[in-house]
Amino acid sequence: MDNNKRPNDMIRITTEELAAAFIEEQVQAIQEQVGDKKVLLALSGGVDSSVVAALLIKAIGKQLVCVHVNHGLLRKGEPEQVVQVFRDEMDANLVYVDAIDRFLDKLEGVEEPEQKRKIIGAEFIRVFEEEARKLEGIEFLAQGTIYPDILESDGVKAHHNVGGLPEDLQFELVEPLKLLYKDEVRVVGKALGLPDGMVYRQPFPGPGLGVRCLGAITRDRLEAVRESDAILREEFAKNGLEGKVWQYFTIIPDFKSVGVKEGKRSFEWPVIIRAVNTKDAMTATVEDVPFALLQHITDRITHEVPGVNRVCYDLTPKPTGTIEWE
Ligand SMILES: Nc1ncnc2c1ncn2[C@@H]1O[C@H](COP(=O)(O)OP(=O)(O)OP(=O)(O)O)[C@@H](O)[C@H]1O
Repeated sequence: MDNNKRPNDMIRITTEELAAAFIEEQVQAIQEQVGDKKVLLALSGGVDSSVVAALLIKAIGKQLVCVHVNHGLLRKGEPEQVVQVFRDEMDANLVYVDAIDRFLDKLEGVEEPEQKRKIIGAEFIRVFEEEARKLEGIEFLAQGTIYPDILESDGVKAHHNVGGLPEDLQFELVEPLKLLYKDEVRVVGKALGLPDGMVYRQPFPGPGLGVRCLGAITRDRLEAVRESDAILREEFAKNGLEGKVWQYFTIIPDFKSVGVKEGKRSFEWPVIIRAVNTKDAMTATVEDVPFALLQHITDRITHEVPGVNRVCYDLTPKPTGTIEWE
């Protein structure tokens, strides 16, 4: 049997009971596969790797080693949440790597988006590899591969891999979610006790805020992206748009404009707000955010985020614009 193919009679996991049954079955399968060996997992704090982590913690406890890389491009509060949920609450074996300077130094002066993505991906592999080499006796690598990843890669190879690890660091894979769709992963995550903020998290690009700080990333502009994004998320949550709008975030371009602040001329960055809805990410429509809310968010961002004097709303559907700017 092709174990990368979802059986036709597999019931869609939509309830707590179905999730509980799946968890029980997977805990057993993981224990059988792994025995008393150690498993390594790159834990981003995103839905997929978090659910894999919670499942493995339930199955094998401290035989799982999670590595969370803070590359400085995560959203406000995310690295802290990973530490709180997994180390403090679930008592997991968590290695937290502060790699902020490494990533930002490598990215300094790099303007071209594809180049930025490549640097972030390659540096991630390097950091992960270094951590893997420090650990003894690891035989398995857990991954948050889900069924759409398998379908996209035509069943040949899950594209979700921490691909690019050197030959001598090839581990046997543990992929407990590989036959599940995203909505099922969320139901399982909830049943495993993960917080809603993690389970219902909106999609976030691999290179993180790095592709929302347009052009060459600078630390001050990156901080402004992070702060403005946090304000946008807070206001959307308060006003019932969280969970309703598919994806929303802020972008800061690499140019400034003239403004007035406290009676004086200012020369600062604009923040661009993007809020879109889509079914399959191939096309997207712009959310009709109430004007008064946009004005309130503008007021907060221009007053609370240092270095920003202007806010714009991106009215472009996909096509012609893509969802992200880089
Ligand atoms: N900052 C990070 N620290 C540790 N692992 C990471 C980090 N970023 C990405 N990864 C690993 O790379 C995988 C793929 O990352 P990608 O950003 O494409 O995530 P994804 O498909 O949305 O999955 P997830 O929901 O787990 O983030 C993640 O599942 C995780 O294993």
